[in-house]
Amino acid sequence: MVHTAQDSAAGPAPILRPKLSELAAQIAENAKILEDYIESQGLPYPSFAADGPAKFPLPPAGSTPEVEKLHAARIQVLEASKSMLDLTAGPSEMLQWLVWGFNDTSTIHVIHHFKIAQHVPETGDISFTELSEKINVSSLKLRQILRYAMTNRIFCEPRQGYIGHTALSLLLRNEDSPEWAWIGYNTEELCRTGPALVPCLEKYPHSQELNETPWSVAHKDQGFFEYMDENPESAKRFGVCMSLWSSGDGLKVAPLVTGYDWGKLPEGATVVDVGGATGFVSLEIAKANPSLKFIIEDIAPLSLEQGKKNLARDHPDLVERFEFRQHDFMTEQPVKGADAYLVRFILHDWPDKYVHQILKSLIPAFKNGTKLIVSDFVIPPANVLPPREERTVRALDLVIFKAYNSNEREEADWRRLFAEVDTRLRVDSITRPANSLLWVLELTFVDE
Ligand SMILES: C[S@@+](CC[C@H](N)C(=O)[O-])C[C@H]1O[C@@H](n2cnc3c(N)ncnc32)[C@H](O)[C@@H]1O
Repeated sequence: MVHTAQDSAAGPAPILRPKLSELAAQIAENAKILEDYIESQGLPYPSFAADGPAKFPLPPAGSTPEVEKLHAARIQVLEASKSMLDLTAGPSEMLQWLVWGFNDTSTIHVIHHFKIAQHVPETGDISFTELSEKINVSSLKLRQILRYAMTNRIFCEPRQGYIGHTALSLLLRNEDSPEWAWIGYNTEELCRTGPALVPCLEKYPHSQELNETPWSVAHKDQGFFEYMDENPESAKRFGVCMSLWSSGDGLKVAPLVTGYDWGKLPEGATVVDVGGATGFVSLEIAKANPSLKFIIEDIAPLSLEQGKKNLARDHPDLVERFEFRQHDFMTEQPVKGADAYLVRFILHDWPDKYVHQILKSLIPAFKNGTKLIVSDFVIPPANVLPPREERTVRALDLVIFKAYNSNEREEADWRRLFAEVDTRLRVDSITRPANSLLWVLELTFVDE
């Protein structure tokens, strides 16, 4: 199904006066649905204990209507429980705990940094004293830090003075996992942007520069990309984090292959994939559209080399239809007069000033009828998404501001940007392919 941004424009007002008894009833009803399913299927019952499942035991979303209902029930329980918790705490107590959120992050940071989970035996326990000797941190301090972490269900104290695993702390043992990279990147690098937010806003209240961000304030004036260039280990870890994020269904290439009518391009048309990395996106489009040709452009020679090699090895029959060129998309587009220019998952990383530059650099290459296909996030205004999705979207939006001075864009933001770049850019459609987080914005260059 294809939704337009307008479809979702009029959302419900936030529920500011939920009733405790109604929330409790919702929780009870949906919890029963979940419990019945788990028990009827003989699945491991969710628990915090070390032998508990790492994820809530439901099949992946989207497979059957029954599974969809189960996922909806889970969301209901999560959302109603959060409302119940917040309402019962009351505003004053809620605020006191909210501002202490840094205690949660910093204790996980210690556990990650000192590899504490690796020193706690997988089964059984270890005393604070022995652990203290192993990692050279005072036993008293360890006790303070870990007993706080235990309130988040990370480790437990099965007998006084001894630490054992829970399902959460066990997840902190595997250094090869994407979760390990995610926690390292967030606790050691990204979380520093928290205390840097106010100084950054004081110093650069209106900046759109990459080295005037909360990230740069926290990292010796280095912009995000500059920092990653100079710290290859961090860049590698960030890459693993991104793979965790991009391996999710919502960022797969398939929805762009089927969600845009590539058949409307002329027979034998050329598509320029701007910032196309290895060309993995174009490859999938090429497989489904045998007449199209592709030029993959990227600033990173290693990605282009890798893409070329992969293509020759895995799809020798497609080599003829592909070209790889190094190009900086901030500078004038060298491939003139192609039929379509694809800009996928690029622009959301850049503040408006640079989106202008990227798009304006394309204009001299356009002819009348050229298609500009942008695939990116289109976020809704407030009060459209269910609360949990809303929080995810707002968190990502905040993070890209902190790292890149960028922002996720609503449909109106995109339309304004395109109009500012060139009035000859006509927006034909803004659609969201099914099962995709990325939308497809189709534009035509009209120069008659
Ligand atoms: C988030 S990735 C997107 C890759 C791909 N388009 C996709 O859909 O997943 C951003 C890409 O932009 C490239 N890039 C960053 N700055 C660039 C620049 N100035 N010129 C060209 N490519 C650039 C990066 O090397 C990377 O491959």
